[in-house]
Amino acid sequence: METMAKDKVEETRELDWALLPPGEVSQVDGIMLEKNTCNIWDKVWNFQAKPDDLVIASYPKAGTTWTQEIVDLIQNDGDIKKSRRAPIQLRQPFLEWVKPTCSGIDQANAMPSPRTLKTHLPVQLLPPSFWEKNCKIIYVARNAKDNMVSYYYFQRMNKGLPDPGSWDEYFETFLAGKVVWGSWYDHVKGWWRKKDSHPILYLFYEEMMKDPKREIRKVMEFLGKDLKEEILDKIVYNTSFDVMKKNPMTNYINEVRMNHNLSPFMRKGVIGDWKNQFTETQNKRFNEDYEKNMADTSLSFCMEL
Ligand SMILES: Nc1ncnc2c1ncn2[C@@H]1O[C@H](COP(=O)(O)O)[C@@H](OP(=O)(O)O)[C@H]1O
Ligand SMILES: CCc1ccc(OS(=O)(=O)O)cc1
Repeated sequence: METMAKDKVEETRELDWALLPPGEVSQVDGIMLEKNTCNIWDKVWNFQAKPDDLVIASYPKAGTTWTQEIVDLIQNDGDIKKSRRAPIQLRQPFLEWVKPTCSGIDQANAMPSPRTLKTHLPVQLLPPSFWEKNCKIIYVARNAKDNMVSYYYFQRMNKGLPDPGSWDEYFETFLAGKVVWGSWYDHVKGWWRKKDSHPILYLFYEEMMKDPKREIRKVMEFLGKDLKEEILDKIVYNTSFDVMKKNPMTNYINEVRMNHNLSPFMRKGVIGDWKNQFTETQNKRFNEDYEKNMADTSLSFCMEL
């Protein structure tokens, strides 16, 4: 009886999701953003940062939630109960995200300091008060191929964003930078340049995969904390893919716009999944485009193990 009721709820959720229109987009200074964000752009741009605000910035699907959970656990000295106090989007407001009932900006304004805020904005669109107040920023980047595949599946399951179309169509859309939050190239390169003149800890998803403890220690030092080895080990364990996948507070489970049956929020969490998605022709085309666009930066990425 209970199972039947559960199935019915699931069926209703699926139907509700199918009836939702895909997300609408517009532009701010040539960058595609959700229309709801563009509608309140003045409010986003004029957001008043405080000196002890911490920003977690990234291109979407680069390992943001992973970094957010690491930061939250470090701030709470590895206390799991404290980190499970609320869904990640309530603990760390998503600055430019607008929902019918609230916005990241309102959430942040109502929050006591010290605040940790998440954003996917490209560096030139970060509200100027963060630079004026010299806020610490953690940026996480992921290799473009895996990032593209992850974003494709996310756009399929998230009706807050435009329908990505077929994989072949999306491949071109992504390379052209015609996705929400703009071109991957401009994003990772822009934030990379900025770290020379501002306190930015620039992390790589692949390095976090290879040696999570080393990268977590970097974050801890950047935040000015000093945690015992055993606490660091506890954080490594609790921010592993398998543990985070089972954590209801890191999976956006109650977001009506997300259909986790189509693709779960924590999907695979590996390096090199692009090999299961790219055709040989696409890989060749990608490599040519990549070489051209990355010629003017010292940034380099690991694309496979
Ligand atoms: N603890 C963890 N370890 C490794 N990958 C993780 C992770 N938590 C999330 N991810 C992966 O990070 C991506 C989501 O990033 P974001 O939080 O920026 O949206 C997803 O990638 P995949 O879609 O390749 O699985 C997700 O599985
Ligand atoms: C539009 C809703 C949305 C977009 C991006 C999100 O973040 S993440 O890339 O998965 O970190 C979350 C929700």
